[in-house]
Amino acid sequence: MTINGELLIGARAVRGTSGEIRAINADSGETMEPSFGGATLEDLDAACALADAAFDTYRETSPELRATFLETIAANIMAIGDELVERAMAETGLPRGRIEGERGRTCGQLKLFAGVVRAGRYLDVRIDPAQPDRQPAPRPDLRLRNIALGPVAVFGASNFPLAFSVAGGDTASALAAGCPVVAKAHSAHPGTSELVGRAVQKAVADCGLPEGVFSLLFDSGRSIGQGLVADRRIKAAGFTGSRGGGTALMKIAQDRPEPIPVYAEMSSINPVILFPGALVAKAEATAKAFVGSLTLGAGQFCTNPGLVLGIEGDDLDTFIGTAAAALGDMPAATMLTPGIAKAYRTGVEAIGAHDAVETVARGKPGHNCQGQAGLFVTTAADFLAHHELQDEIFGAASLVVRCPDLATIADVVDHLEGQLTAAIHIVEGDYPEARKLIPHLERKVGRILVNGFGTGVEVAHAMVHGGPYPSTADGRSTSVGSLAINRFLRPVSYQDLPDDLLPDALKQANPLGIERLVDGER
Ligand SMILES: NC(=O)C1=CN([C@@H]2O[C@H](COP(=O)(O)OP(=O)(O)OC[C@H]3O[C@@H](n4cnc5c(N)ncnc54)[C@H](OP(=O)(O)O)[C@@H]3O)[C@@H](O)[C@H]2O)C=CC1
Ligand SMILES: O=C(O)CCC(=O)C(=O)O
Repeated sequence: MTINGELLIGARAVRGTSGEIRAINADSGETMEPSFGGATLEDLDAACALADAAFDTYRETSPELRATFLETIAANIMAIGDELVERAMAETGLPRGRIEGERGRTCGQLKLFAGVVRAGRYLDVRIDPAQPDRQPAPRPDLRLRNIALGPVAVFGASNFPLAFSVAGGDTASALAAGCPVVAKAHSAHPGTSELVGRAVQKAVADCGLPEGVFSLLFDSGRSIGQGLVADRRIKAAGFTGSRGGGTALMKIAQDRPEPIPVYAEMSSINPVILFPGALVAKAEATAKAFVGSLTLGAGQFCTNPGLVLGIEGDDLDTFIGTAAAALGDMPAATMLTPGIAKAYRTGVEAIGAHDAVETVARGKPGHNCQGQAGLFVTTAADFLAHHELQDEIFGAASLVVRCPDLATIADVVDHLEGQLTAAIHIVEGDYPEARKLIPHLERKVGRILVNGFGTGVEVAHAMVHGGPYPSTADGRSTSVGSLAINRFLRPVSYQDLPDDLLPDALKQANPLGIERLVDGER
């Protein structure tokens, strides 16, 4: 496949004329060919008009056709072959194993949603048959199903060029729900975006779907991303990135005449809590595993363990000493973009210079596009007094907080902002205290895990990858796993409609053969 630097507007590929975007080789800092033309407001309008025109046909496609479409996207992505892997490696600095794994995850997500569409449970069909003789008043016939929200804007994430980008989780769940997608490529990996975009565009044609089901835009400034969220035809947006970017888009969405949801995944420091029994039993092993998770992908995971809470004493010192030694050996790692590397350096310099913080280890130094890991220590009293110590440093940096006792750990948890994950490290003797802390954690996070770390989110039915603000804009949903489809659905109730007028999912004969809740019974 060729990378031409073109926008994909429905079935067309056109050169954008509003400025240009250049990919940068993450490792060398050199600009790459070709240049990508930025979309104009006319291009944005055309993509949204096509998406809107496609919506009614696409949302009523049969489960089989929609599932086949999702599987065709996966097949088309695989068919690009090594060109996709090499381009993504160059644009992001991420190693081959990671990119190949992410490609597998991306295709796995699409196939998972194909299964969800075929099973039809996401429609949440409920039928309360009429009771004409009910006293004192008859009950009407009520039938409910979920329908697709409308065209969705998807912003690609810098740190997951495949699994959270053009055909990533938000796109897969929106398409599964029946929503056309207008994707805004992340400027850090435009070539990867175009390759994947062409695979989706081809799948639309392969499956005979309306062309407006998918478009891909590049933005040389901010007007296309912002205009997309402001466009009246767009009914929801998915985003992973910075708090500044996410909140700017949330504000635009709220200020519209018709506000829409922006599912923004933003900053999270993912507390790790070391219980006393676990520290006695396995401080060293836990410290080594912690450093592995912290430095994975140069620390550029929103699930990165950026905060560690433990009770001060010899065992916590063993944890800190072992982690410091392991981290000190870590080579510097290429970061996604020079801008992200600079932001990381600034964040690490600020925390290192903080009066209340001690620097206990730095990884090996590297060049300008690389990040040098860092481990820092403070006390609970200082952490509670300085809110800025909660700020996410996007990269391989973490802060250990020495706490006098478990009650203080609970207090620190209570003062945290919303988080994607919390990890507790325990042995059986810690269970009584862990049981007390779990309700505090439930109020703060979307996923609680034991004796592990949050990096590497499983794509599954029971996964929640979300959490209270600011980890996400709205903690009532997930961006990973089959439940993510709910973001792009809304319920409609049909009262006393003749069978002929009902959608197939609600017809008396159940032609789709799906699970339904009838009079409260499955
Ligand atoms: N916690 C997390 O999951 C993540 C956090 N980050 C944080 O974000 C920083 C920057 O990384 P990045 O991934 O580029 O995140 P950004 O938030 O800067 O960008 C994400 C996407 O949103 C667009 N965008 C950003 N701001 C606006 C705006 N005001 N209006 C319209 N569109 C906007 C970007 O466009 P364009 O591509 O054109 O710039 C990009 O497509 C990192 O250093 C890190 O601190 C990043 C990734 C994940
Ligand atoms: O850890 C993962 O697999 C996903 C993390 C994530 O969503 C992110 O870093 O943006």
